[in-house]
Parts: sequence; structure tokens; C-alpha cells
Amino acid sequence: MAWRGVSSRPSDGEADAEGSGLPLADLGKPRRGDARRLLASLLAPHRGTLVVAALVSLLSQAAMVAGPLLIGLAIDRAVPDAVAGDHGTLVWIAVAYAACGLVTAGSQFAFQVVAARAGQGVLLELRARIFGHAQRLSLDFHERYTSGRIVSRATSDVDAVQELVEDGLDGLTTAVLTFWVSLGFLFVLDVPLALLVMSGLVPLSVATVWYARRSARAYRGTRTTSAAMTTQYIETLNGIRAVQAFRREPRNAGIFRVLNRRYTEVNTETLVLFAWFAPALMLIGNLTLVGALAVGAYRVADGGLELGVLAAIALYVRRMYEPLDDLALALNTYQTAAAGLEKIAGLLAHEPGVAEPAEPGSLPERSGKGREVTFDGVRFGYQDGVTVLPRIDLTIPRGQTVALVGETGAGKSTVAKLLARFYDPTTGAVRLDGVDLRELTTPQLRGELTMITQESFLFSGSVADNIAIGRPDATREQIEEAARALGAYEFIAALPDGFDTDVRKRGARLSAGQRQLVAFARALLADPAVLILDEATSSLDIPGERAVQRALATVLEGRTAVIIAHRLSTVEIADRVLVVHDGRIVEDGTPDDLVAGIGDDAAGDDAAGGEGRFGALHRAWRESLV
Ligand SMILES: Nc1ncnc2c1ncn2[C@@H]1O[C@H](COP(=O)(O)OP(=O)(O)OP(=O)(O)O)[C@@H](O)[C@H]1O
Repeated sequence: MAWRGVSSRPSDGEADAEGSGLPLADLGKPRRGDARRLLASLLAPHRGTLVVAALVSLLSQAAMVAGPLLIGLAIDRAVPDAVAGDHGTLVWIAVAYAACGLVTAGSQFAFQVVAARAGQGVLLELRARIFGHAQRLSLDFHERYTSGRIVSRATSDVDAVQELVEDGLDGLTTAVLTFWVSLGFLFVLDVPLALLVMSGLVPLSVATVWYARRSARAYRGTRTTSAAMTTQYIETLNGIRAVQAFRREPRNAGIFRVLNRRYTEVNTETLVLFAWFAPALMLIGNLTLVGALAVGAYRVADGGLELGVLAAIALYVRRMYEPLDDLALALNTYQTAAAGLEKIAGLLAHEPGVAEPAEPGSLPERSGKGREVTFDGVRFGYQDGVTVLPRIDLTIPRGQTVALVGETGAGKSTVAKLLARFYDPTTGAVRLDGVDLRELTTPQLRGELTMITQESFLFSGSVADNIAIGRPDATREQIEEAARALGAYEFIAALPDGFDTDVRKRGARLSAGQRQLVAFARALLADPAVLILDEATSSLDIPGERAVQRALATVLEGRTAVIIAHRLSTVEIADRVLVVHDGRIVEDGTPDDLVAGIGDDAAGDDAAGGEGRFGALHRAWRESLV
């Protein structure tokens, strides 16, 4: 199981630490440059806004950084003038200082507003892309990637990017601009001292590169481990009944303990790295200041430098290094965001396994009896390379109801999933009225095929909303009529708010049979040409089952149907039974013929003498009823 992998692997996030049990390489490990490309595509629509933000920020920095220059001038010019009785220079410098203050305040306000607009636009687009992409990705991807990891991408990874956009970016631009603009002013004031200050860039770069490298790895570890914890939460809570029934709590707690400890470790690592980095920057700044002051003081004493210029230089050096504290924090935010963005880019880089057609085909006019379904030399295996269906050749005429029966693991659901186009065949084709499913767009497909699964999933919203899912423009009358046709009207009307009852509200919980009826009503209203039904099994009591059987006959009327049948009663209403064994259709005939042993023994391997597999299954069912 994946969690063992979690505890034994390094925290660099390259392995299966997110709990999929598969190496990330199998899921398309983010390629170098994916994150950068993603960022570029997100920023592209805001290019103009970003240019304005950069210009405004530059103006703000220039106005702010002019301060020390004015102070230097005040010391060297205004004070001597004032002593001599001329206050003009002092007034002029005071006005200029106030003007700089105003420009700084105004441009900072403008920067915040402009940057907020662009930043929020980027986040809006990023969230929309993740959600849209997660919905579009095929079933095989979801079976391996786990919903916990997707949730983690959409929440904590997006939060990391959000933090950068909202706080970090401001700190980062301020620190970088202040540093370089101040250095520029230093060169204007005194070149030798500016060069001395610039030599501080060497240890500064070494420290920054060291920190950036080490912390990037650590932050990637935090993203990976945080996703693994989310996955663990979701898996535990989704399966809480099984967890409690099988007393899995201690094992889950053990797994969580490992992840929790890992998360603490990687977080501590990032904090320790930061604890080295931030003071190192301050130390470099202070040493540079001491050096500049010492050399400057000698030159003032020699008369080679004015006192005001030295004061201005000292103030500039302080200004350069002061926001570096913010730079360290901003780098922190940046590293978290970069790791998050990398993970998000990895998710977005996955292409849906079931592709939309380049040129959509068109289906012939639909007959009143549904459509013909053909499996034409279909071979299929899931991604692990094992062939599950070696070859299926099958034609289901319009209007026919086919029951798929067979042992567990025989391949019945796989046949149904290929027909619903959750997957594409490895070779061969599945066709609807002769048209390959691969030539149909998703909306075309969804209009023609409806699959009712065992869970009869209800979405949050009212019962009416749930029935109308397959046909959102249905009127209330049509919704009620569908419910009435299936014998579901009475129990829905008796719910606290009737058809408007919120299915997730307490007191409105529907039984398994009732949920199945709602799912049937949904299918009836959607009116597909082909209905695929993964039959609910043991959860229905006998009266409920009868109601469902009656409803089933109604919903099958006028369409082609494929039912994965687990019950004798369902098989008996089918026109034709296909027995699936080891991914092949081994018997094919009407229920009566197969019981009598005269069906088409497709594989020529009667399981029990003349009786056949279905005959044996049928006998077992009958015996279980008495
Ligand atoms: N997503 C998947 N990835 C890999 N293998 C799978 C996947 N789903 C099913 N299989 C394998 O394919 C084979 C056929 O499974 P399938 O679910 O079609 O059987 P089934 O006849 O519907 O069984 P049941 O009656 O128990 O639902 C099994 O060996 C199963 O392990």
C-alpha cells in the first residue's frame, strides 16, 4: 500500500508520497518549464496591467529612495545656507521631501489596486482551469490520481499561489527595486563607495542561491506531504463506514501519524533554512554598512567627501538591506508558490485519455426504438497492460434489452464502461448506429447514452434538480410526470418539501430503492437512445425491489439497453442474455433458451455438461429463492 512508501521515501516529493501507490512518473511527473509556461499563460492576458504596475512601482521607489539624497543636500547645502541667513534651500528641500512622500503614497496605492486586479484575475483563471480540467480528465486518470490529490491541488497549492500574489509579490518587487534603485543613487553620489557596497553582492548572491536551492526542495516536500494528508483525510472520511466496520482506525491513525510527522519535519526544515538565511542577510548588510562608513569617514576626514554625502550613503545602504528581510520572507512565499504551481502544472499537463474528435461525426435520425450498438473486434486493457477483454464482437439491435451476466471480475463493467465511452478500446471500435463513438463529441454522446450506476448518486440540490440533471430545461410538469411514470411521485411528494426537498438535508435521506427510482426518473427524462445500467444488488428489500422492477420496465421502453444483471428478476425481463467469462462472451441467447441449454455457446465450452454457465447460474439463483 502506498503509505508504506510514504514512510520510507525521502521527502523530495519525487516519489509516490501523495499516496497514489504509483510512482509519479506514471502520472506525468511535472516537466521542467511546465510551471513557468503555466505562469506565462496565466499572466499573458494581464500584460498591460503588469506593465502599469511595474511603472507605478518604479515611480514609488524613485520617490521613496530620493529621501536620503535630499537629507544629504539638507546637511551639505540647506543647513550652511540657513546658518548664513538664507532659508530658501531648506524650504525647497522640505517641499521636495513632502512631494516625494505624496508621490510614494499615491503610487503605492495605485500599485496595490492594479496588482490586486491582475493577481485576482490570475487566481480566478487558475481555479477555473483546475476544476474544468479535473472534470474533463478521464476515469482512468481519476482512478489513479485520487481525489485527495486533486483537492490538494485546488486548495492548498492554489492558496500558496494566492499568498504569493497577495503579499509576496509586493514584498519581492519592493525589495528588488529598492535595492537596485538605491544602488543607482549610490553611484550618482560616489562611485568608489558604491563599488564597495556592491562587493556585498557576492556573499548576498551566494546566500540567496544556497537558500533558494535548499528551500525549493524542502517546499516541494511540504506540498507533497500536505497532499498526502488531504488524501488520507478524504479516503478515511469517504470510507468512514468501512473504516469503523473493519476497525481500521488504528491503522489509519498510524498512517496519519507518519504523514503528520513527515509534514512537521519538512516544515521545520524550511523554518531552519529561513532561520539561517534572514540573519545572514542582515549580517551582510551591517558589515557592508560598517565598511562604507569606515572608508567614508576617512575620506570625510581627508576632505575628499562631504559629510552630507556620507550620511546619504549610510541611509542608502540601510535602505538597501532593510527590505531584504521582506525579500527573505517573499522568497519563502515564492518557493511555496513555485512548488504549488509545479504540482498544479503537472495536473494540468495531463491530457484526457478520451479525446474529443477533431471533426465530429453525425448520427442518423434516431428511431423510436433507440439505436443499434456494435462492438467491432474490441480488445481492451486498463493501463497496466493486462488485456481484460481479448475480443468482443457483438451487435445489439435497436430496442433490445441485453443482460450481461458472469462471475465477478469477468469484465461486465468493462464492457459497459466502453459503451459509455469512459475508455476507448485498445483495438476495434464501439459504434452507435454504425458511427464510431470516437467520432462523437461529449455532448452528442451524453445525449445518446445514459449510464445508471449502482450508487445512484444524488447531487446536492432538490429532488427535482436531481431528476432534471439529464435535461436541465425540463419543466416542473415533465419532472413530476417522469416521477409518476416510475411510481416515485408519492414518496417524493411526501418528503418535507416535496420535489423541492434538499436531498442532503437531515430527514430527507432517501432509501437505496428510492434513490434508484430518482435515478430512473432522471434517465427517463433524459430520454437517451441507449441505457446502460449497473444494477443495484443487495440493498433493496423485496417490496422496494418490485417497485424498481416495474420502474425498470418503464424506463427500458423504446430504447436499447445493456444491464449488468445480478438478479434473476432482471434477467427475466431481458430479451437476450450474454454470459461474460474471462473477458469473452461465452453464451448468447434468450433467457429461456440458455436455461434450456440451447443458446449460442459462443465459446463452445459448456461449463456443466449440457447445462451451460447461465443454466448453472440460473439454477443457483432459483435455489437461493426457496
Ligand atoms: N480501473 C481498472 N484498472 C485496472 N484493472 C481494472 C480496472 N477495473 C477493472 N479492472 C480489472 O478488469 C477485470 C474486469 O473487471 P470488471 O469490473 O469489468 O468485472 P465485472 O465482471 O464487472 O465484475 P463485478 O461483477 O465484480 O463488478 C478485473 O480483472 C478487474 O480487476
